Amino acid sequence: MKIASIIVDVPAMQTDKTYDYIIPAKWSDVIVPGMRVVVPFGPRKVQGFVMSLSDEAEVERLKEIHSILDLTPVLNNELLHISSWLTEKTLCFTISALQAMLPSAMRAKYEKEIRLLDTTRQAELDSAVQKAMNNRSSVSWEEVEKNDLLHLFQKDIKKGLLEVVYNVKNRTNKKTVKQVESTRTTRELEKELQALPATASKQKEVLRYFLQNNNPVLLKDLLQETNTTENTIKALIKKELLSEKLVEVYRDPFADKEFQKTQPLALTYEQQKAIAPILTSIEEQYHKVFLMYGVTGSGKTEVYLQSIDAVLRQGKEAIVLVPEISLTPQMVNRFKGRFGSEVAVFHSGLGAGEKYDEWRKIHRKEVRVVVGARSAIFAPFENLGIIIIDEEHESSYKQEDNPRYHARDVAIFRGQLHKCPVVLGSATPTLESFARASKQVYELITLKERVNNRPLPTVEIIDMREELRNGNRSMFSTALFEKLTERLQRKEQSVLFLNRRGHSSFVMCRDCGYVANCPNCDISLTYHRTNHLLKCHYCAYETQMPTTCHECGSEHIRFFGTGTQKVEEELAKILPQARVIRMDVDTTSRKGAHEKLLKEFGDGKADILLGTQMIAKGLDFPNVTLVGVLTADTMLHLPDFRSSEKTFQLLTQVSGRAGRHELLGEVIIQSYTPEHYSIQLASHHDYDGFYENEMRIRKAHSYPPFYYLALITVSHPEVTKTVDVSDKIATYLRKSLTNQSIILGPVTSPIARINNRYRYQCMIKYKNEPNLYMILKGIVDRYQKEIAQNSLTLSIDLNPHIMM
Ligand SMILES: Nc1ncnc2c1ncn2[C@@H]1O[C@H](COP(=O)(O)OP(=O)(O)OP(=O)(O)O)[C@@H](O)[C@H]1O
Ligand SMILES: [Zn+2]
Ligand SMILES: [Zn+2]
Repeated sequence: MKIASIIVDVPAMQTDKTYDYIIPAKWSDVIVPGMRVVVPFGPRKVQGFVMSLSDEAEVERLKEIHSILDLTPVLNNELLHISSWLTEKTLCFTISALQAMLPSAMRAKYEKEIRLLDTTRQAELDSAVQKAMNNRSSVSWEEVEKNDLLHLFQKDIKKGLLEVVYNVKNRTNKKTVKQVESTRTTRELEKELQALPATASKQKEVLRYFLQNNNPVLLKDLLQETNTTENTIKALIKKELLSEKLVEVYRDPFADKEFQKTQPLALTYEQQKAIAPILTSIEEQYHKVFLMYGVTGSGKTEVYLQSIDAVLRQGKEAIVLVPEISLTPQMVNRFKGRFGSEVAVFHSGLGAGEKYDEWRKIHRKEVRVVVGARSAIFAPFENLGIIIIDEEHESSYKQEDNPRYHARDVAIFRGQLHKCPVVLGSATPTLESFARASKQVYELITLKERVNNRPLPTVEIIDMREELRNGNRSMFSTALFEKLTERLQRKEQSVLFLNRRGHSSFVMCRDCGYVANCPNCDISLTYHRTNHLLKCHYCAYETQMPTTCHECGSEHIRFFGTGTQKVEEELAKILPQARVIRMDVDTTSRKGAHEKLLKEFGDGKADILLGTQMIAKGLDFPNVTLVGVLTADTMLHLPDFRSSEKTFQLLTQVSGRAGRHELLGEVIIQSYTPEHYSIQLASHHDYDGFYENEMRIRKAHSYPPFYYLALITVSHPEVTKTVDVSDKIATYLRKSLTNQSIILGPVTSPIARINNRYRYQCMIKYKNEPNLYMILKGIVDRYQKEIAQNSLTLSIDLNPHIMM
């Protein structure tokens, strides 16, 4: 008897293990690990993943697999292996890890219905049930539930008249189009052409088309080429000269765009030096992590492209991760331009169906390069030759739901399995990565110069306190206004950047730039509207919201933040002649809007591109000579120990958008704290200086990369219960962990209540805790009953990136 071990789709602690099922004889040759099946589980039928097969079972009375959902495995052995690893490393349920690797369209939805078992016994049904069925052979569970008839139906189910069926529907339908094919030989077609009467000129034209062109052809193209209607084609189909069928098409969102084929560029000296060790590891097939630290515009992408080329020539495959917001058509063009139809693209702008199509291209081995956001790291390739992570510092590589994985860790794990290089690229590497490179754990590759030695833009910092003192209450400094005017006159373009993250949560003095910080933690205090307090979310320090500034006594102390819309309005007032494109969540929520706006700007249809985070990355427009940062400070005061690092990264990236081509670039950074080191050092393009300074601070406050972090968030509808559980957890941690570890809290989370659930957190700072996973799992285990009842939630994030 063949047995399958299955992980069922019931995400709970108790069910987070494999269950054995008998494989019915008819499928004994069909079912393999990595396939999805439907199995009976308690009273229900649920979806599950086949993890492994065996020939016998220890348990006696096993149930049979109910049905199969796939005919080929959707996850290969490597991905199954990664799922176990993810489960262990992120403390998620195996089922969550498995689901995360599939495109969302394949996470099938269940639909329950109640069905008549035997149509000849309809009359035996309870009369109310008969009426509800209304001569149908099945009725949806919802309908029965809504009409409060479940108990009546249940009786008939017991009698064996009805059954409950779980329809696991795949809602993504493959998209098809009509294709027309000639069924005759050339000679026959010629004969038919002669035989047609002169009046059938359109039909003749279609036949001539088939004599001259490739067979088959898409109906849509045929109609256009021959300028005919569908009726003409139908007539020929009727005469059996042509046949028509539906073929599956991929919903390639970039399909109707032209890709200019590009050739490899002659590499600069620096690029040659950069690519050499990568090519060696490709050739000699060993794993290594490279940190490619290259200033903006230093030609990192060309190095990626030529490395991929070497991988493809070996017959292997490549994954390129790009942050979601950098996945612009420009970016995609560079890969498609070089590798054409070998490239599949994954990003969240695609509909579920489109993503599914891209995924299936990989699965069917029709492509060998994937360019995509975080989840593309799970591309089901089997012969990987390289994994590239562009902009490795981006926090979007960390998933904030279960499984809380970091794509970089998965990349390195896969790189080890495939014995291939992993390249991390950035102009502003994370401190973690740069520290590893300094210790030779990663190999550091440096690109110091922009291609063709174009200079980095000059950066001027404007002190907005000074502006205020001089009577300028506008959000534009005099210098920025003048430079914008200059660009308008010279018909050059400008980019204006407004940082929206961290909006109005911190309090700042508009006269002197003072921001209230926690005396213990070196992060800014968060303002709490309800009780008018400033609080530290790491150590629970709190203080009254000041009415005057501690530094200068000014009364201009308040929250901070401006919206893009407000900036746009003000621009219209001060520069009425300027054509402005605004890009933020509001103007880009529609599908394709993002691309459209960027294209308009690229085509010179606007003078100023105004936007949030989404315009900071990857844009490469030759005519942009001015970049203005309206408020450099907003992110600086987030309750997050990475806020300086993020500010430095962002300012460097934004500045990198100016003067990338022939024209020289200029950058204006407006700030209320211009003396802050992350602003000063960004303005001097001084990564090394920033690294040193920031490392000192991280060391002093025991943050990464000197310590690892784990964040435990407890939430419950009752505040007393939340406090009680988090207290117990903190006590338990203090007792169980080594005394080298630091346990902070419990304290209220920065977002203290979500959906009427109170939130508390504990943070663990540790260097080496061999039993940490076990201890944390033990905590979840301890509370599993309350968790299962949905009252309590415990979320554990090993390596948290969002501290809320
Ligand atoms: N060897 C080369 N010869 C000529 N031009 C090159 C070469 N390498 C790159 N370029 C061009 O230089 C420009 C900048 O390169 P690229 O965008 O790859 O830099 P990058 O390091 O990825 O920048 P960023 O980090 O700012 O995105 C591009 O227009 C690219 O086509
Ligand atoms: Zn002040
Ligand atoms: Zn504190």
